[in-house]
Amino acid sequence: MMPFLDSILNSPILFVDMDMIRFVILTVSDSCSKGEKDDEAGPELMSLINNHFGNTSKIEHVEILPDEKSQIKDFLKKWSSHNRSDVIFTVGGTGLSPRDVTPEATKSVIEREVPGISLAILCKSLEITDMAMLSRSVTGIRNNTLIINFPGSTKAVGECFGFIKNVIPHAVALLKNEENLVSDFHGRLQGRRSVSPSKVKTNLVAQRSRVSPYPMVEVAHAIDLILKEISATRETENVDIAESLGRVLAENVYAKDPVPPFPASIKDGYAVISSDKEGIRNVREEAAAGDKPVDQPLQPGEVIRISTGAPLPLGADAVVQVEDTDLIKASDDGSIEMEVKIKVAPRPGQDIRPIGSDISVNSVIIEKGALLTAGHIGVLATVGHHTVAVFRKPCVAVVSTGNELQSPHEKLKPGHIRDSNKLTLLNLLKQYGFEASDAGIAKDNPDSVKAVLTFAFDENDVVVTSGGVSMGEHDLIKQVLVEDFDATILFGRVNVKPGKPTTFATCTFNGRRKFVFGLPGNPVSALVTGTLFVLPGLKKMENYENLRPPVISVRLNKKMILDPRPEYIRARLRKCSNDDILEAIPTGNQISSRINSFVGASALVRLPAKNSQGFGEICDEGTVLEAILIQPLSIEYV
Ligand SMILES: Nc1nc2c(c(=O)[nH]1)N[C@H]1C(S)=C(S)[C@@H](COP(=O)(O)OP(=O)(O)OC[C@H]3O[C@@H](n4cnc5c(N)ncnc54)[C@H](O)[C@@H]3O)O[C@H]1N2
Ligand code: MOO
Ligand SMILES: [Mg+2]
Repeated sequence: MMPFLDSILNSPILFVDMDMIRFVILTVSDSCSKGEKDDEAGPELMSLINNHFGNTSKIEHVEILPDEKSQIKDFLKKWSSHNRSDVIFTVGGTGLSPRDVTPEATKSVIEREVPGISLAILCKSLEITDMAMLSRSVTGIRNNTLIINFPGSTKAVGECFGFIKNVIPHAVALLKNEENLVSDFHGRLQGRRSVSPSKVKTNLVAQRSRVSPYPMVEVAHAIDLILKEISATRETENVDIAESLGRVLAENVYAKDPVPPFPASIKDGYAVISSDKEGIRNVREEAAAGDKPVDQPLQPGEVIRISTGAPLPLGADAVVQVEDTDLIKASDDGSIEMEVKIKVAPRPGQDIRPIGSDISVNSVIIEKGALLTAGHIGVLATVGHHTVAVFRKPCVAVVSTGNELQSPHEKLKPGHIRDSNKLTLLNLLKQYGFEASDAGIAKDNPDSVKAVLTFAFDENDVVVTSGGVSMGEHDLIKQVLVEDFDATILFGRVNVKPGKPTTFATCTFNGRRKFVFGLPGNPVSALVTGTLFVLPGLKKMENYENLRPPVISVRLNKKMILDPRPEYIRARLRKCSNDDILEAIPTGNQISSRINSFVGASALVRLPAKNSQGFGEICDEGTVLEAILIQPLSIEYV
């Protein structure tokens, strides 16, 4: 083995599960997906895998899709996310016909190509047939998954599998390392920096502090510290309006055109001259939406059939809705209106939207700082802005810590648990419009924590960790931040339940300011503190105007025992017809390990601290309290 590979494979942060390779097979074929033809190549590949790898392999999923790029792409993304599989074979769609798009779909999802595998397939196939030149197979990696395109014929699948089967276990072994290590490996491979060992010493447990050195701060003060420390970005970018939902506008937007751009009818009916008043009129022609404005001016005694949204013909100054007319005369075949009676005298301007009546030209239609909603995007589209300047979004990475953690997609080993915090936090951020990247799991040793933080800092402004911030000898986040990154801990304990050891720190890395939210490992604590502290910080960075979560008053429907710390309990919300205030129903046991207390919860209700002003040891049923809305649309009505 090459020395550098040897050193990586023996490094303390390595975590290799060599015992099982998980395969996914995707057959791409229009005719097989419609059931017009049986898929033979996919099942052939399945039996080749089973025969060759036996019980060291598992066929995780098999599917047949048509030659549709978006469907292939979505499939590859799904099965290469969250460690769902190790190898995805696609079969078919690699040729030259216009419908063959598997290589394009693959290229659009992979992060790195592995040209050697495709080249080996090509060279070895050419020894068998010149036709191999016509397969455009691609191989690449997305997350930890190897994606390999095979041609569609059963014979070719057998041959191609034979060419590459021996390198698969090794490729998977490299990819199966946790992401931090994969990055480390590729960093070293590409001659980039490798991470030096941490300065933190862990063999002095007897000398550990028995009292936290970090003062306990109140929640409001902690949020103030975050908002003071994080400055709002000045960096902007232009995005297509179609991609602008949830972005913060970085400039005032002016209307380039008036809306409507022509006087438009509000009703389906007749364009008329209002001074003609009521009476019988000749129906001259039609003006439908999308038609060029009628340029022969309307003459007294004439009307023109008009539809809602159509431009008003020249000479007309009012519209009469069809309900206020009678048909007097039709064409001989009965199909065309010749004469109608206007039954009600129209007012000048009736049922017309004048030019610019909705939006006048050059007016400010959306002000800088607006958080763009569907409505804003409609406005931008209406006035012809294709792109819009928005503030740069913070780049955020989410890291889990703990030797006990495994991906939810792996079989649990003794003493291990599934890493739920990473997905919880990634999706909390996503729910509020912040795309964060998965920066892996750090082991409970300083080198691993340092390596993971280093890679996370490389490409991100903010790193959100969970676990490793309390008093345990394996809780290393604060120490590594201080000793290896010279970080300033702005707070390391908060007077809140759950979430006491929540930590917020800042450091300079490669000349740029970085922020770390060290959230507690308990799953409820991580999600509550992510909501309380991380979201306002990210909003500040992106120039949101409203930084704090929406707070409402609720009535507690059950007596609760108070904790010495103010406590955010999860509750369902119910609107009772005889009460203006929503009722909050706690979702069962509120221990900070019990993430299922979030199931069905729409609010975090703030219970006061025990013996705080006006309270004793108990908060009575019916007490009105503040609550943070976490799922605003989820309220029951009784
Ligand atoms: N001596 C003291 N011990 C503890 C204190 C204290 O003040 N003194 N505080 C307790 C409180 S409160 C909390 S909250 C926790 C926070 O602990 P850490 O942030 O150090 O987290 P860990 O010890 O690493 O893990 C705690 C718990 O959470 C589980 N965990 C961790 N990561 C994940 C994950 N990604 N997915 C699912 N579950 C996770 C982990 O297995 C532990 O069970 O400290 C108390 N201790
Ligand atoms: O602060 Mo901890 O989050 O109570 O379990
Ligand atoms: Mg701990």
